[in-house]
Amino acid sequence: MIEKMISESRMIAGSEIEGVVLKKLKENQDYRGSFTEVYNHRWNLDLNAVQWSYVKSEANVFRGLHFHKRHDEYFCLVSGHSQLGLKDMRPNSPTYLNWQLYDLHGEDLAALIFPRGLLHGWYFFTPSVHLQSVSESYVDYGKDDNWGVYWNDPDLGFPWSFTDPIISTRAGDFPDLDSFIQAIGDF
Ligand SMILES: Cc1cn([C@H]2C[C@H](O)[C@@H](COP(=O)(O)OP(=O)(O)O[C@H]3O[C@H](C)C(=O)[C@H](O)[C@H]3O)O2)c(=O)[nH]c1=O
Repeated sequence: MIEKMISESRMIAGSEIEGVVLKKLKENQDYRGSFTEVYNHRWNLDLNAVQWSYVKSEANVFRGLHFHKRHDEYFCLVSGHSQLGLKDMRPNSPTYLNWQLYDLHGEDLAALIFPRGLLHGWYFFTPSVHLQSVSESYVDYGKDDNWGVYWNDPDLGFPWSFTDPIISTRAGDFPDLDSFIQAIGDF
């Protein structure tokens, strides 16, 4: 019998970042389809999820790089193919300035949970859908804790696999890494 090859969701480059968890999700398949738990408080994830969002992205879209001082996040690619980058910007973290790159596939469901204080951004190779959750509602953080860095500043160190993504107007105006570090000060 030829096994269907699936592309694995995994970290493909970078080094450790304290507090980041990639949790593979169990897809319970049967003759009707499948059932997958995407979040459960019994998993003891470091995330007090107060808002969930359903996000659709066209191919070649990049969302980010974003940064928040006050809230933790959850990302789960439900369908499609995504490349996700994280960078530790917490001056007191033992993994300060470390970065990670993940290759995520909707056919290998996984939840990435990451703490406040990390630059984060996600690129979509194909039309994709993801779930995201935050520990502070957008209506609260959107006004004063929604920072960003321009996605391809070489000082970030990300070996992105794309060159000319579709980004928001706001993301197009994000500062470089040095200006961002000056702007956020100590936290
Ligand atoms: C984030 C958010 C956005 N929106 C509205 C606001 C805009 O009309 C539209 C797109 O928002 P935005 O361009 O901010 O979406 P992304 O570029 O994916 O960024 C968002 O998701 C990444 C991960 C971030 O970390 C950002 O903080 C967050 O803004 O959805 C809402 O209505 N609720 C929300 O929670």
